Amino acid sequence: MADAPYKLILLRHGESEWNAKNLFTGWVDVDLTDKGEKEAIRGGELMKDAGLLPDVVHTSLQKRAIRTAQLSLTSADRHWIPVHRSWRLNERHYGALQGKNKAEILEQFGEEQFMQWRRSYDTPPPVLDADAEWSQYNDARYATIPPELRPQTECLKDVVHRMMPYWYDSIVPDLLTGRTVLVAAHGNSLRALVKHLDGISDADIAGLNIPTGIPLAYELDAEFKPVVPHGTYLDPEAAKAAIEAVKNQGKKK
Ligand SMILES: O=C(O)[C@@H](CO)OP(=O)(O)O
Repeated sequence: MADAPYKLILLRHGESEWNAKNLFTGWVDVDLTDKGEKEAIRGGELMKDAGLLPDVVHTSLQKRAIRTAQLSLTSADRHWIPVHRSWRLNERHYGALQGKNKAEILEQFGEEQFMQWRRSYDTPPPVLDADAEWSQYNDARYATIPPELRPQTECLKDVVHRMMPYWYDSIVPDLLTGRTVLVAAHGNSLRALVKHLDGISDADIAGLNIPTGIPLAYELDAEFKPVVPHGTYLDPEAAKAAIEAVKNQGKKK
């Protein structure tokens, strides 16, 4: 076992096709835009420049995170490291909001309901039928998830519950061996992880947004608590502007 501090890097995927269109995405498997690919490549350069080179990577089962991991690791010259993937790192399942325009939902349901669905800790959007257009219920990659675990909508609390077993069983063991671990995932699955790491309350997590493509580095002590609370973005200025943009989604069409 290695000694603390353990090194963990969180990376939200680069801009996706549906981020660009301002659509609720969740489990819909959209690709990166050209801008998203560039963000991922830059994310790798930032890791390299900081001397933070991942030894192992964990991703979701979704293309935008998988490709972000590949592009960033290639630009950091770490394309060869072992890869682990799990649905437990997937984006939050957005239920019946998947495929809907954020600005239109805001207009139709009002700010309070919109923010409750989008950022409250424990209010999931309405369920998405298994055979609906934007459903992944019968997607082959999720065939091994038992029906009672396979989501048709999720609030952030649900994401915390399905993500934590993966944290303890797969990511922590890698950290314990002294490896620098990269987790390439999504806005809300990373919010769930940051909530746990930083001990953020159910109320305060509503105000936390994670920008696309900018690595967030954590050093963790022997109890897996952050040495620097909230970690360190490898490009803090860019992160600040991008966090504002995520916060204000819905306000543009
Ligand atoms: O649509 C989504 O899946 C997520 C991330 O893009 O959006 P939000 O930031 O609104 O939770």
